Amino acid sequence: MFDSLKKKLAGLFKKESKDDENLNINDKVNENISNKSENQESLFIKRDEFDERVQEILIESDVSFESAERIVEMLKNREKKLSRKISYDDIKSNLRSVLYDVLSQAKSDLDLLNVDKKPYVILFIGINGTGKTTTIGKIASYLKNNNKKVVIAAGDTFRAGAIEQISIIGEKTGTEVIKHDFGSDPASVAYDAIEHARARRIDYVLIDSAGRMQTNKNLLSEMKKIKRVARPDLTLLVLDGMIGNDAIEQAKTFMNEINFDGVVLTKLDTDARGGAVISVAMEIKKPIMFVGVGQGLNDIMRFDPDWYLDKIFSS
Ligand SMILES: Nc1nc2c(ncn2[C@@H]2O[C@H](COP(=O)(O)OP(=O)(O)OP(=O)(O)O)[C@@H](O)[C@H]2O)c(=O)[nH]1
Repeated sequence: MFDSLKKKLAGLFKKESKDDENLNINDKVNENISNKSENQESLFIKRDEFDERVQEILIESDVSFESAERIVEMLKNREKKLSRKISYDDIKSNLRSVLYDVLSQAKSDLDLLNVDKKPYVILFIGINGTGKTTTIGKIASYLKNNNKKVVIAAGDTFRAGAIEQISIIGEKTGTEVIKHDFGSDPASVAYDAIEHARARRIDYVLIDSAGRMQTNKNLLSEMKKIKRVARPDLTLLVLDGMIGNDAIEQAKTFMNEINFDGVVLTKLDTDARGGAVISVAMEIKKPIMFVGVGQGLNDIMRFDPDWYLDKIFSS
């Protein structure tokens, strides 16, 4: 997972640490450049090149330009605070700390198993193919494994085959699916599912919705209607972790049009370059509630910054 980012970071630290163990960054700041020894001068150049390379690696790994720039600034600020020679190990641990701070902003405290409302209604939105239906299956399975009662609303009445797909997920997870005919009003499916849950003391309603391009105004207004009618306790935007910076653009448009409470970032098990995790954390300012790490029903995790950092910094 995140192999290319991991390799690039490992290469950066490995190569440099062999070339030179320490960087005297504080001397560098305090001294007049013309008085520097040749050695200090070369360290000075190296230090800047190093920052540039960190920024490049982040951008190549799908971190947006702005976020990569901010991370390097944060890195420099941290280094300025150290009043001793800085080694490449210092830089590595500083980079990890900076990324930890950034990713912690996206950590969610919500414990889905301990919510104080019944039924607790979760609406899943996102464009086609990001993994909404699969994620609903995973969350239904997680809740059911924890002895919760769940019903699914087959709110994608737009795509041929979607009702059947969600019904199969219902069978696999042993979850009841409330469905209407193809082409019917998804808001009314959501409404029926919630009424059904109320009548039977069901704990959770998971509402599927039709994948829609963030630019399709008709489908977006249909989505607003589902939200008005269902009044979800939690709206989750499902984003494909493989699509890099497009995910940010999608999220921004959904935020303006519909708003959502958190993100599910899927497909991180694929050869996703991984930077989308950082960009989403820095730019969307909503928690990453879950990450999808495979196609199976158990392949979902709560987002944990240390899990991500261990993956990209492990050797
Ligand atoms: N590898 C991997 N594949 C995933 C993950 N989540 C979803 N998928 C796959 O992505 C594809 C699309 O997933 P769906 O759940 O059908 O996506 P959707 O958003 O419901 O799509 P629409 O119904 O078209 O709106 C399927 O092949 C899933 O198996 C994940 O975390 N990892």
